[in-house]
Amino acid sequence: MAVNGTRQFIIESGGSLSGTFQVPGDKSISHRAVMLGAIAEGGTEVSGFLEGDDAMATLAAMRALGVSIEGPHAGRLRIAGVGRHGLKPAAAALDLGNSGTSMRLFSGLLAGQRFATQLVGDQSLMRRPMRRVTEPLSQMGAMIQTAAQGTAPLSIEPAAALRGIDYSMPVASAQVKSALLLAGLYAEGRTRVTEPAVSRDHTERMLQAFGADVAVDGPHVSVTGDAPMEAAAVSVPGDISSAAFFLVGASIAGGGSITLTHVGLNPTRTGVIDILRRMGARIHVEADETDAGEPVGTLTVEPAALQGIDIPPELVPLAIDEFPTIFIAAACATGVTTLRGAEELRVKESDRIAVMAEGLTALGIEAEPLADGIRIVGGAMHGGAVQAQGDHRIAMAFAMAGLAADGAITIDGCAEVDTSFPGFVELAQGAGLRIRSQESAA
Ligand SMILES: O=C(O)C1=C[C@@H](OP(=O)(O)O)[C@@H](O)[C@H](O)C1
Ligand SMILES: C=C(OP(=O)(O)O)C(=O)O
Repeated sequence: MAVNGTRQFIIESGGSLSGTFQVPGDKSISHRAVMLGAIAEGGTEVSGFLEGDDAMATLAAMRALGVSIEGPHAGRLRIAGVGRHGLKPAAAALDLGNSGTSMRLFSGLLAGQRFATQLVGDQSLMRRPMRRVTEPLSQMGAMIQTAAQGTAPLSIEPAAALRGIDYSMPVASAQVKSALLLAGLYAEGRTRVTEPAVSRDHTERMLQAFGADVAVDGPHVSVTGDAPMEAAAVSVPGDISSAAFFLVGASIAGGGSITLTHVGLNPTRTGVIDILRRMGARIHVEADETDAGEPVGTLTVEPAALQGIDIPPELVPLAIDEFPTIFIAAACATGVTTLRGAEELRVKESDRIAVMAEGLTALGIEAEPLADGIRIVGGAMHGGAVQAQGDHRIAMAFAMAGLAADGAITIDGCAEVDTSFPGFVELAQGAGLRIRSQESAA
């Protein structure tokens, strides 16, 4: 768990959200744009890039691997692609900060290089499980080692040759799938990955846009390194995971209505809309044109009387990062909400089940952590002090709870909000949330 943040949010109770806004660029797509742009042939132009710490860690790592990247300037990047075999050894270990996506995707991309690399991160990232990528990569012939507990630092040594494998993933993880597909670009033969449930498909879509030899057939995705990868323009839509805080905030507020434009609406990411609608949320979706292979649209939300539900397990991977904020909706709903089949939440930036249950309890809500989920009884939310434990999504989820609480909420450990949502406080203030941010005594 990251506890290096000393930033504190204070949210006065009440208020409402209104206005029209655009949230920053999608984090998952931003990582992939830098990685694929770097190993393509030619110059890749990216717009809408997320200038948050996680995507910036990927960008800095690519620069350390010898790739020239101009920007970001107002979300624009120009990447001078070096081709699949053009990366150079980094002078030092690559520090990927708080970003699980960077570490897992780089482990696949770097496993097939002719040089060694070390991958490290912050306190939180150094505790997250990495065998889920290193084991299948080793089956492909990669020379990759974790620390004894299966965590980073990861040491990647040059492998004689990678070979394609046929791998059934035990968990529905887009990070594992993407790591293997990226390694597959360097392997002999075809690399085929089978998912137990649908997870986000940005890697497949972007590989297609860059001309790679990728095939999707139901739960199977496969790739070879045979086709040349050509530079492509990438337009990054707004991050639905960032929009989610406002979907919940506007639903639980006492009035107002909010419109979010140019949000990514890839169907492998919209589980949060389905779950909130099942709870009674009033979310209007207007689809726009697909932009550079990713569906986008406008979302309008107004307050609604929410009801507790049993969250369908098949929606879990489609809303995996949105559960902290969905739990706030559940706390404000009438009745009981139960989530099962979501043990993955225990190995994110924090143990999101334990940390959310503690915070909800501190605000007077009955929240029972389960091994693979949580049971939340909706009720009156009070003011109080909660700990975000350095987890960006937990900090922003509890910030929105201020709209429904009957007293002020103080949240400690909020510094990591910049990993996914730079400008969150300013955007939320502009929409009407009575939030302020200050440095707290460590
Ligand atoms: O591939 C990605 O960009 C991501 C995949 C998800 O992780 P898992 O693949 O581990 O579920 C998600 O939680 C993370 O924020 C981003
Ligand atoms: C889990 C997350 O990201 P990552 O795995 O990239 O750290 C997240 O952003 O909620």
